[in-house]
Amino acid sequence: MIDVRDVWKAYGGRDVLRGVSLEVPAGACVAVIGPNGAGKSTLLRVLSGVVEPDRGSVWVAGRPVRAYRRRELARLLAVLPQETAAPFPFTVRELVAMGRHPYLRPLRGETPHDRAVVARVLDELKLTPLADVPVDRLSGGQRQRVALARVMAQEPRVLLLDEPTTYLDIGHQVNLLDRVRRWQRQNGLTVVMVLHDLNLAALYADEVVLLAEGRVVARGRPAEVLAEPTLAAVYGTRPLVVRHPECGAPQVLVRPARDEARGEEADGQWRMNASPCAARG
Ligand SMILES: Nc1ncnc2c1ncn2[C@@H]1O[C@H](COP(=O)(O)OP(=O)(O)OP(=O)(O)O)[C@@H](O)[C@H]1O
Repeated sequence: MIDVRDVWKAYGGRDVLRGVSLEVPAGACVAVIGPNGAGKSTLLRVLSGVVEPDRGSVWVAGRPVRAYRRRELARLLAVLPQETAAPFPFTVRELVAMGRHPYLRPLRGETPHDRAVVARVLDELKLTPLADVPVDRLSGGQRQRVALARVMAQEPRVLLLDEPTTYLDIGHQVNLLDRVRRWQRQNGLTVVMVLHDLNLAALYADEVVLLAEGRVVARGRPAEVLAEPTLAAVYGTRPLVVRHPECGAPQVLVRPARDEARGEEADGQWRMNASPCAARG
């Protein structure tokens, strides 16, 4: 479904993507992880055709992404961004209905089918009671659910998510990704998501791509990529990788720096001698 070959992109003479290649089969879910500035969002912008690479090619569903007309591409591919504040106080229903724009014919408004799709999506995401509420009166979690409803109304075959869980609490994070996964499985959707949270990436993605300094430094199943030496080299910290007790997926624990409130015992384990607050007080 997605075929990225040897893509290079520079800003102001500095290479941000350096020969990135990535193939994503139809119906797969791939997480792109990596440190700040690694080029993850740039890769997503290249994938969605917003940014043109300096070299290399990006194909989606058998054609170069830049060869699609705008409306045609919007029927194929949708992007869920991390920040979803609407510039105007549209109601929830109005905002979700914008997802149907790529399907509207000139001089003809919404069809009964468009209205039915919007109603179904509002219902699926339990937004019907909020349909007439202006989006700027909603909480961050509710706004992100509306943004997801909008891209669902777009009925794409490819969904790109750019750090979609950044402003959400853990309950809303899991809720959002559960919905994306259900949608993916029911409709054969192809998903590429940029995630900072390595544990969510391990739990939700079939495959993880680790980007650092504009290059793919590792890719594979979560257990192959989320290895302590790899993460230590890329993130400059010493993580501990453990297994999720229920599903066995790798989960990454971080180690805080040593301070006066901690001590290292003979077995090498760090133990709290007193709370950091008590130490300071
Ligand atoms: N439009 C732009 N103009 C100039 N430089 C840019 C532009 N977009 C991105 N960059 C630079 O490219 C590099 C990669 O940015 P990008 O946003 O792709 O990284 P990222 O991996 O998504 O980072 P983060 O995790 O911090 O969001 C950064 O150094 C950034 O400053």
